[in-house]
Amino acid sequence: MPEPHPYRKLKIPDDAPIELKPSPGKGWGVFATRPIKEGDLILKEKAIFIISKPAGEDVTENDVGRAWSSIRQSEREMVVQCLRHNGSQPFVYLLEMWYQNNFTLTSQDAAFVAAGYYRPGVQIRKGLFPLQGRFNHSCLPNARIPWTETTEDSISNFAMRDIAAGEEITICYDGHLHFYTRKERHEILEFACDCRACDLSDDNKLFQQLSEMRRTILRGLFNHRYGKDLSASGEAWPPMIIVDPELKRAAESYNIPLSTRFIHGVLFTVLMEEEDLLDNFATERIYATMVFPPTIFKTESNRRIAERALDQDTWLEVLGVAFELDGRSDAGDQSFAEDMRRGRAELTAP
Ligand SMILES: C[S@@+](CC[C@H](N)C(=O)[O-])C[C@H]1O[C@@H](n2cnc3c(N)ncnc32)[C@H](O)[C@@H]1O
Repeated sequence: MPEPHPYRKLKIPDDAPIELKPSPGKGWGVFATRPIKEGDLILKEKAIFIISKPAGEDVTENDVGRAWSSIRQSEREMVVQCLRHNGSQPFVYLLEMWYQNNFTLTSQDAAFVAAGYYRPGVQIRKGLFPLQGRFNHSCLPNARIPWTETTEDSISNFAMRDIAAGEEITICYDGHLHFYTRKERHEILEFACDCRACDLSDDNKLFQQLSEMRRTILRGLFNHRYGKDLSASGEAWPPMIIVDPELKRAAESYNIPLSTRFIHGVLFTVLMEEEDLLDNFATERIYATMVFPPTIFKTESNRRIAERALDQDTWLEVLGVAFELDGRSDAGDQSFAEDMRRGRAELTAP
């Protein structure tokens, strides 16, 4: 009898509605063993070990070697040595094993982390998670990237939508991928995803082309909002999304009027919804960070428009009312920009 696949030794918690099995063309993957409802917990897992490094410093083979020798022999045999390169070969380097199976535990000020800034001296904690590392990627995932909002050593992932029994459960490997086109995403991922946003077949053409447009606009809105273009990070990245030098300067110094910020926040939400990336978690987050300005508007008439907009039933209707703010200045514009600049001055970009 052939030996069972090493992943069979990975212990799945009894209450987790999942199993591991081969996923054609993707190595192994995680599948639902029963229907899962949007918002339900899929898997909570404790890290096998944690590596803390100052923000911006890479984890090295030595760091992983040290952490590896600190765990019990039984854990090494039962867990870490079971891990495989996409379900096939054992890893040659511990660092490769780490890359395929680590997740970040440190939660940071979401807005600035999204733009790549960190508080100076902050330690970023990452952990090795053999089960969370089994989820395959989709640019239109049905589960959220596992995370924690506490200082504990566990991370959890939740369903973004209802998932049927037998369906593969996927996560998006990096939230920034929402803002890239298919070609750019595949270059970053180093494999070709076959989700609906990537599927070039004739009967999916319209969705795919709209997806490319939506994601490009989302990236522009991101740039406009945080004053930072994601393309600044490397050569392989697409050209700057804002080409007008004056607009670029305005975005970088946060001199974007509150009315425009509000309209952009709502447009961002509409595009995320159209792209099928909006679930309750994302809505809450966007609401708190992007559509928050009703309380920041210092001009009463602007605040009233923003509040009336948010009273609408659908995001598209919210957008319709939000456009009434177009071109209006606000008594809070200047102080908002100053606060943002002060906040950023305290941070570093690794
Ligand atoms: C973290 S592992 C995911 C689990 C892995 N399939 C396994 O068998 O252990 C990441 C690797 O899975 C593969 N993978 C993940 N998502 C994929 C996708 N959508 N299409 C093709 N391969 C994928 C890639 O080889 C990637 O490097």
